[in-house]
Amino acid sequence: MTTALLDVDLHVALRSDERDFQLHARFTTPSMRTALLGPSGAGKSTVLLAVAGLVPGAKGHVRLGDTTLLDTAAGIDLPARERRIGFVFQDYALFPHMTVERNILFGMHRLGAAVPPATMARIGELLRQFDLDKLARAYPRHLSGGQKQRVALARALAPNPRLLLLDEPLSALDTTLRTRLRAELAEMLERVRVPTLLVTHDPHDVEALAQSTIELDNGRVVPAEPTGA
Ligand SMILES: Nc1ncnc2c1ncn2[C@@H]1O[C@H](COP(=O)(O)OP(=O)(O)OP(=O)(O)O)[C@@H](O)[C@H]1O
Repeated sequence: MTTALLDVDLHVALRSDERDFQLHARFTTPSMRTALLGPSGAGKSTVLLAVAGLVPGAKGHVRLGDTTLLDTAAGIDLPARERRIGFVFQDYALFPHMTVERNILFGMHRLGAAVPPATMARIGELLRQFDLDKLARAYPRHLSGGQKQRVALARALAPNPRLLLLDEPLSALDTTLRTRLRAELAEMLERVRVPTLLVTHDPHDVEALAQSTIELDNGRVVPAEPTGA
């Protein structure tokens, strides 16, 4: 039997004036890198946000290996900050008024306090690892799409997360850059070895970045086709 690295059973109800969306996503994955697929509005981003602890009222459970992040039946609901999850948003969501270095520092350190040498050393290591050392003092508006992607990844990985969530990490890029950065991202994910759940629409991303897939449609997981006879 394969052990589930990630075990998710999430119930989320989203209501606005015009819409009522019910997510009931149940899946497990043994893979280090899993892609979440499905049409627009299927609930993919909602799954990532709920796994990260960013959807108030989400019910069910989220387990990562032996660690329970959410188990509403058992009264466990770790706040987002305690889940130790790195999140790369679709548009990267870098802080425009902070330098590259400050953006990466953000998740590791309380603003205003003196930065301990070990933290500065970790930032230096990430800047080198992501080939950003020459851009440490640059602001996001001066970065290319690929550089922004690397800053977003470095920021997500800085606090040594136990899980990395990537919401369409290549969709903000043009086709040429996307092809190059897909290969770079695949190589980086292989190197950092953090379990990863990524949302994408692109079969090329699945092929290059994921070892297994989960398909969502209208808030539900589509049962996998049986393999072999
Ligand atoms: N705050 C909200 N209130 C009501 N409905 C919402 C809210 N947020 C999202 N939704 C709805 O939930 C559904 C799932 O949205 P979600 O962003 O998770 O889909 P998605 O699969 O990531 O789509 P896309 O590929 O277009 O990004 C959509 O129908 C959306 O309109």
